[in-house]
Amino acid sequence: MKNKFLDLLAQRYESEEKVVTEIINLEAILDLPKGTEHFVSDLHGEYQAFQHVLRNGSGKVKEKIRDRFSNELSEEEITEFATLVYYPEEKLQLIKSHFANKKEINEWYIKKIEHLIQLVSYASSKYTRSKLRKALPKQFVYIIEELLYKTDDYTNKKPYYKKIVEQVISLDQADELIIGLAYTTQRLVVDHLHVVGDIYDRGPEPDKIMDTLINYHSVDVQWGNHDVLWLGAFAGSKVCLANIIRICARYDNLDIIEDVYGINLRPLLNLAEKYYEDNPAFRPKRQSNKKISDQEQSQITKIHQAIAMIQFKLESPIIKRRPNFNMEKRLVLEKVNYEKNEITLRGETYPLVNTCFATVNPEQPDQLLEEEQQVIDKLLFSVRHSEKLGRHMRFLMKKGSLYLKYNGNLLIHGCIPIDEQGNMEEMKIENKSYAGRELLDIFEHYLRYSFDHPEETDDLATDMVWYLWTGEHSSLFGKREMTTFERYFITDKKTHKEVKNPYYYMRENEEICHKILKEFELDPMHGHIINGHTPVKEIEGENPIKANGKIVVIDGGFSKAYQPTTGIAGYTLLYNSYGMQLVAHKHFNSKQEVLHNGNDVLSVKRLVDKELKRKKVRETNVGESLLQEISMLKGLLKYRYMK
Ligand SMILES: O=P(O)(O)OC[C@H]1O[C@](O)(COP(=O)(O)O)[C@@H](O)[C@@H]1O
Ligand SMILES: [Mn+2]
Repeated sequence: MKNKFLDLLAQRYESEEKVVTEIINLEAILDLPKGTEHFVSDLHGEYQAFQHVLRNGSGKVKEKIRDRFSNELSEEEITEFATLVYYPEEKLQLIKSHFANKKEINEWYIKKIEHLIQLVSYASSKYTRSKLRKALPKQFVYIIEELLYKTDDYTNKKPYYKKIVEQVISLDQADELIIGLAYTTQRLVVDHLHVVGDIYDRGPEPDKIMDTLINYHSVDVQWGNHDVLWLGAFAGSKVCLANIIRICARYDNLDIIEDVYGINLRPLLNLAEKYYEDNPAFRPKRQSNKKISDQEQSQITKIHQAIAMIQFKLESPIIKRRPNFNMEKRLVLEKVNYEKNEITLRGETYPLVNTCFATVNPEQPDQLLEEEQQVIDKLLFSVRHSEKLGRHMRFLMKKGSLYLKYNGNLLIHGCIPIDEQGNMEEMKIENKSYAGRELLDIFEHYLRYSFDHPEETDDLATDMVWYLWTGEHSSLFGKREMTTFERYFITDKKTHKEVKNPYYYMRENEEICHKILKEFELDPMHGHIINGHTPVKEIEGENPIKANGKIVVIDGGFSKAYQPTTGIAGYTLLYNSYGMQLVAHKHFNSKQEVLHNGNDVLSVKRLVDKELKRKKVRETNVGESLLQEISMLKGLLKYRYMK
């Protein structure tokens, strides 16, 4: 077996020289400084704000420009340069429109290309040439390499450099080259991106975020509860599907379902028109930049009610067939007194408002009408046949996981369910109890199984995906119950409260963080927990760095809907060879504002950790696999070439 493997390897490295060269190359990489990791979370469909953070590398682009050019450029010029790197196509047009003639433009081209080459050279100093080559725009690799490697001896080579650039300009390629160099810079500044969950829901353009991630050079995702809801819908869970449509209706985002993913909403609309009226509790949340007509609002309000009622009905049989989910208290439709229009929850009776129970049979409240059944079946069929949704969901599965151990850190969207004593909470699944890491592993197993078996829609695996969205022991939800029904129909706010898992206050305690890191076989001295999911209420003085720096919560809320609560527009984290930096982003208005005023949303940086010694690739995950590769290549050398 081993020899067979080495024979295969020998096909790739067919000479002794090639094996040796590769070993030397890999050894050299091990001693380079570790690449920059960029962490973002809770993007919630806010594509524009996300784009900005990605393009400016959470401030790293500007920092590099400042480091390299502060002697030559004014602060204003640095800002303009940075904006050119973020949005090269648009900024080019804007800058060019200010020049009087071609000659002025050409002079500017020469200067800017020179600056960009110097910037790329500076930003790539910790990479091998081969890695840099991969980051260069394909059509200009030769030219850029000429320019890059001649700049070492710049004064002597100036005429040569000038000649090349003049050629580029006269051949009308300057814009393309500048754009290519700008994107190369963006790519060099961040080596790897982690998305710590919640790409979907609330905001308008999750699909564009997905397309960006699919094209990104290096990325992983830790699924959030909202992502899992979409995965569940695609994996055949009707109740997850009802939820995603309900949330899209609530946030006036049904065009994501209908126009972007091509899912036909007509049958649902027909049902909605037949049974529902206007209802203040179900009107879509207004988005500042979007106008809707009264007719549209009325349709969405009706759809919102229709799908919410389907959702509540679909929850009931799952709760009944899965006693281990311990969700009997969520059998809300059965707790309603339909004559008196009130509900009894935990021994207390509350009046119901804004109800829309036209399709509910009080004798069998969870029974779907034939029409409702048909609607949800058709929706599922449509979802399964959406090419684009399929592509996005498969990518989420491929790059995603419930948690990730990466360079000594633990990345999770929500929580590790624990009790008040700080012990891992147990959940029984098919007669076996799971807790901590084992619980998360079995959750992920079910999610993957469900995804691979979409034809099974009522099995444990599919139900488990919904549990991940809403169950008390779900590491993604992390609350005792979801009070959606109460928030629509009961005015008494105390019924709306969703009690959080003790994790959310216990995580302030360093000992608890150590315990969790150990549970995942990570070194508690050096590791950190990187968390998303709960908006950090900066307004109320909450600190995203907790437990003496052992845990960082980076959900500051990209989500516009949540910004009044958080007082900030998002946190991101950077981890380079010098340590970790937390970056707080102010509210992002628009790309236009950045283009015209250079307004950068960035602000404070707080140091989470400072490496005493610059960290090298050797000490990272990537380093670990390079070391394995080296050892295999050494094996090949011995086996094939008797070295
Ligand atoms: O703000 P909305 O749309 O009412 O949603 C509230 C629901 O979202 C949740 O907070 C989950 O979403 P998050 O992961 O963004 O927190 C539920 O706990 C809650 O019931
Ligand atoms: Mn979340």
